[in-house]
Amino acid sequence: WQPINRRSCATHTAHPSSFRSTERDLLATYCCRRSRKMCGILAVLGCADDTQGKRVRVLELSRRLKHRGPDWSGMHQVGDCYLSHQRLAIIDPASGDQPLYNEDKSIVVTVNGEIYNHEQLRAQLSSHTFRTGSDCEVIAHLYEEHGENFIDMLDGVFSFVLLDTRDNSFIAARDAIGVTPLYIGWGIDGSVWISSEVKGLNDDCEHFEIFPPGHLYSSKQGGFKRWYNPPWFSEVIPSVPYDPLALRKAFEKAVIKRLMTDVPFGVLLSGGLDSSLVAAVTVRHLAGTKAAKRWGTKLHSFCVGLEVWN
Ligand SMILES: NC(=O)C[C@H](N)C(=O)O
Repeated sequence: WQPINRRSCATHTAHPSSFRSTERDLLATYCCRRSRKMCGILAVLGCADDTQGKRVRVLELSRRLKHRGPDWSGMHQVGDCYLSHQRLAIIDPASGDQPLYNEDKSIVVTVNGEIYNHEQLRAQLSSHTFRTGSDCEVIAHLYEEHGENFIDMLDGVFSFVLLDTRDNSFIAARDAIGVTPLYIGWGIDGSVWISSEVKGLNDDCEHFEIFPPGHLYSSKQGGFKRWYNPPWFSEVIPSVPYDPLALRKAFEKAVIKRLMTDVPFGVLLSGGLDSSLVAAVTVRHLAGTKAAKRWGTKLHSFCVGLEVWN
């Protein structure tokens, strides 16, 4: 594992395209400067090339994702497998740098995401020793404990690549509805490339495509498997009747869990209904959160205006 560089958090300017959907507004809630700018991951697996030249190339490609994570750049290489990470620190900024590992470092993982139930999952993994306070470290330990079938235990938004160095196998997965971006490609040498953005792999792959949301890619199984299978998924007509109170409760729950942060945060207001509702729910619930103990109960809000030229 090797740090490439480290610098303190930079201030970002909010971009209007951050305001389109409810999900984006929700993400914007926990840290407006972080909206749509979560970490960047790039993994190159089984490229039959462990030379310094290949390492330099992967680092170069990973740097194309630097705008996604200004706080840290990391890379772990095992033979001809490379896992790199550009970090935007949200949980445990001091020691949650990636890639992350299990106890004996036989399992390596690079993650873009937030795992909202990481504390509950840690409690279930009492025989495991954690190296960091990162919400994403549970992924390495869950794999160690349960093998490939743990993805539906995660409550969060995520894309990750996990390398099991014991047998050189790997898995990659993307969250239920694809909040975090992910692409997969194949090189002519038989290598598999996985990246948060197309620019991380398009120049080096013979073929590439969108990594489907709610799916797991397993090198052992040799393909994709849908991991997100809620009972309603195949329903053509929803069987649950419209219930505004249930909707309100679900919306509030969704906002509250996204207040998980170790860094200052604010709300990006679009002027529309979605972000106003997110702000209203946040104001009501902020006082009871860990974030408030650290950053205070005053909610900061931001909006974007365009100067009109006559
Ligand atoms: N931001 C991320 O995507 C990774 C992790 N949740 C962190 O706080 O570092």
